[in-house]
Amino acid sequence: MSRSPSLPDRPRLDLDPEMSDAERLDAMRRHFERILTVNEELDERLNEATDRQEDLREEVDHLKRRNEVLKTSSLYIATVEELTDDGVVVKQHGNNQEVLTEVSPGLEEDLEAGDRVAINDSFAVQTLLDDETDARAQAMEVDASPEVGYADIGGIDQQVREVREAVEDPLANPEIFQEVGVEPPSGVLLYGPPGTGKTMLAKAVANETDATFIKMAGSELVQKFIGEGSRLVRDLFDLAKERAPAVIFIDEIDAVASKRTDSKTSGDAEVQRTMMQLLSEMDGFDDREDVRIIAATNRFDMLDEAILRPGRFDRLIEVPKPEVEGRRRILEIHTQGMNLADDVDFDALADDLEGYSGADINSLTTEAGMFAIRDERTEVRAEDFEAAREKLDETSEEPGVVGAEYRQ
Ligand SMILES: Nc1ncnc2c1ncn2[C@@H]1O[C@H](COP(=O)(O)OP(=O)(O)OP(=O)(O)O)[C@@H](O)[C@H]1O
Repeated sequence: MSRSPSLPDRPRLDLDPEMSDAERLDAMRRHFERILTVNEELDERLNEATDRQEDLREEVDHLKRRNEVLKTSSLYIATVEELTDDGVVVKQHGNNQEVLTEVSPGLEEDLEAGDRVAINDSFAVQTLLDDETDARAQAMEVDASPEVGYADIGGIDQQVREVREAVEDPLANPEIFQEVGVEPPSGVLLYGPPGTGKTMLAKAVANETDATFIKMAGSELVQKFIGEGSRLVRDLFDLAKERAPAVIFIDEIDAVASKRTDSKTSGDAEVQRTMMQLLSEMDGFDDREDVRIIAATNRFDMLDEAILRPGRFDRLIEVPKPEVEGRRRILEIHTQGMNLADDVDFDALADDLEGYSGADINSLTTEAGMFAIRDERTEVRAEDFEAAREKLDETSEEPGVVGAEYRQ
C-alpha cells in the first residue's frame, strides 16, 4: 500500500518592521493567496481520503461476508462433555474425537455438559443447537401399529405377495430360513411413480407382523451440518433395534443414494457420507431377522448401484400404476363407506381412469363426495364422479398439481 504524501506546510506570514505600508499590504495579499492554495490542496486530499475510506469499507464488508460463509459452511456437530477452567471439552460426532476447545464470546454462560453444539474447523464452539430429540423426532415417524392392512391395498397383488415373502416371512418364521440355510433378502426396494401404494405396503407389512413402523424421509437425512445425516442413520438403526420387531421405511432414498456427481461441493460430500453410513449399517447388520428394511423411490434411474449390491437392497419390486382391474379394486376400497347411487358403474369408470394412480383415485372419490354434498345430496351419483374427474384432469394440466408430472 502506498503511503500518503505528507500534508503541505502551514504558510507563514513574515512581516519586516522596516516594511512600508504598501509592502506590508502586498505581503499580506500573497500570504492570503498561499492560504487559499493550501486550503484547496487539503480539500482535494480530504476527498481522496474519503474515497479510499469508502473502498476500504466495502472491502471489509466483503471480507465479513466471506467469513460468515466460511464459518457456516464448515460446521461440525459435537457434544459438550465437560466445562473446565481451561475451556470446554467436546466430542465430535462421527469420529468421536475429544478436544479441549474455546467458546465464542457470549456463549459460555449458556453451555452445559450434554449440549449439542456446532463447532468450526478449529473446533471452536460456534452455536448451541436444539435438543437432539427434536431433530430425531422431526426426522422420524414412529408408529407402533399402523392402521393399514393388505386388504386396503388394491391392484398390486403380485407386489404385496413379494413384499410379504421378503419381509413378513423372515419376521414371522425366521427358523424356516435357518432350516433351509438361505439368507432372507436384506433390504427391499420399492420403485415406481408417486402415489402407487409404496408407503402403504410398508405400513401394512409392519402392521400385519405386529412390528413397529419407523419411517424416515431421505430428504430429512440430507442435513446441513456435517455428520448430522450419518448420525441420524445410526439413530434410525439403533431405534429399530430397541423397538424390534421393526420395519424401517426409508422414503425418497434417491436423496441420499443418487449416482455420484462430478461436483465436489461440501453438500455432496455430506450426502455421500450419509449414504456410506447407511451402507455400513446394512452391511454390519448380521442378526437382522427382527428388523427389516424397506426403501422407496420414484427415481430408480438415479440410484447409485452401490446400494443395490447383494446384502443391501437386493430385492427390487416395481410398483406400477394400476391396470384397469386394479383401478376397479381401488375404487371399491375407497368407496367402501360411501353411499353410492345405483347408476355408479365401476367397470366403466375404471376404464376411463387410464393413467390414474391409487392416490389419484383416492382424491377422485373424495372429490365426488364433495360434489354430492355441494348439491345437498346424501347419495353419490355417476355424475359426481364425472364432475370430479373433469376437475382433477383440469388441475393436472398445471405443473406441480397432483398427478400432472407423472400421468402419461
Ligand atoms: N394400490 C393402492 N390401493 C389403495 N389405495 C392406494 C393405493 N396406492 C395409493 N393409494 C392411496 O394413495 C395414498 C398415498 O399412497 P402412498 O403414500 O402409499 O403412495 P407412495 O407410492 O408411497 O407415494 P410417494 O412415492 O409419493 O411417497 C394412500 O394413502 C392411499 O389412500
